[in-house]
Amino acid sequence: MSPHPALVVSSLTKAYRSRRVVDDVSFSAAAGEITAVLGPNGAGKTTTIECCAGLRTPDSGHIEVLGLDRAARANAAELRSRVGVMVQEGGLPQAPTAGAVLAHVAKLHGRPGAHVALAESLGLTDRLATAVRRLSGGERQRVAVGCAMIGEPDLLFLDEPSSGVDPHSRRDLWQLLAGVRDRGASIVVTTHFMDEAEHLADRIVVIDEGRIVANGTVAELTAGTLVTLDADLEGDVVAELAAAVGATTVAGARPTLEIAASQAEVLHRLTGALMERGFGRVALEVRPRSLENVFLSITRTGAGA
Ligand SMILES: Nc1ncnc2c1ncn2[C@@H]1O[C@H](COP(=O)(O)OP(=O)(O)OP(=O)(O)O)[C@@H](O)[C@H]1O
Repeated sequence: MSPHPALVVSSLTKAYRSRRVVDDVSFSAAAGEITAVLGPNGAGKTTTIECCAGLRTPDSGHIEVLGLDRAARANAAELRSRVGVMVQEGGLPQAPTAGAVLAHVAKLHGRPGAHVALAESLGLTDRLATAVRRLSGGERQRVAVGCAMIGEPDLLFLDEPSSGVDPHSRRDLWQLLAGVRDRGASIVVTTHFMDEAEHLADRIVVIDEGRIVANGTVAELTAGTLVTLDADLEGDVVAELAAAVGATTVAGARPTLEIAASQAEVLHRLTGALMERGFGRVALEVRPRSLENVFLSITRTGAGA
């Protein structure tokens, strides 16, 4: 295993014209791990990933990839051979067949013929003779993932690899990516699927409006409890209750509180507060926070809710 982190991003900034879309972003991705980068549309994920992959030039900041300075020309050739990249929507040529594209990229990496087994694991064997432009959206995505990983890179950047991919193929993709990690490679992947991040990622980085708003393991980020009160309570009563137990309220059909504490601690606090206010008969539904709950509460309009 490499002694270096796969990726270290320090104070990365990038603006388009005068609009700063990546603003002082710092995070790292450990070697041999899958790091998921999450964020709402337009948050700056693609811009960040493309700066790290060498496809865009940052305005300021420092990026180290596999222990090498990304900006140093002397490292460009080594990084090209050791880093695989899938840009958003694949970036594939449209006229050649899927098989020709994969075979070409395999040859470029000195691995002629490697595409046959890879196409099999991507469920593409019977699509190899089809022109890329005639493939379905999900099939094209899988060809693009195949092109990024066929050189057996030490670090793989994947920008929304499962967008448009059906649930069966998505699970096959997860298995494939877990296999890439198991052979010691590192993956930095963006996704809008919270279940994908929960299932795959060792670490999660959340970007919102160009800034990092969360960074941790799934367990760290989802620590906490949601409680739904099965009662028709007035908004100000719920708000007062939330303040009394140190919770925030969550929008929904029924009054729901989010509390950064264990289920036992939450029940202890809440039952006391309910009894004191004469709501001793209210039924409670208690569950752990999901990554989606966390994402919604820390990004955009949810921030600080
Ligand atoms: N080449 C460009 N010129 C001008 N603005 C750009 C350019 N590329 C991206 N942007 C803008 O920068 C912001 C961040 O875009 P980016 O693609 O990095 O976001 P994202 O988090 O990947 O979004 P999505 O989830 O929708 O793919 C967006 O508002 C986008 O419109």
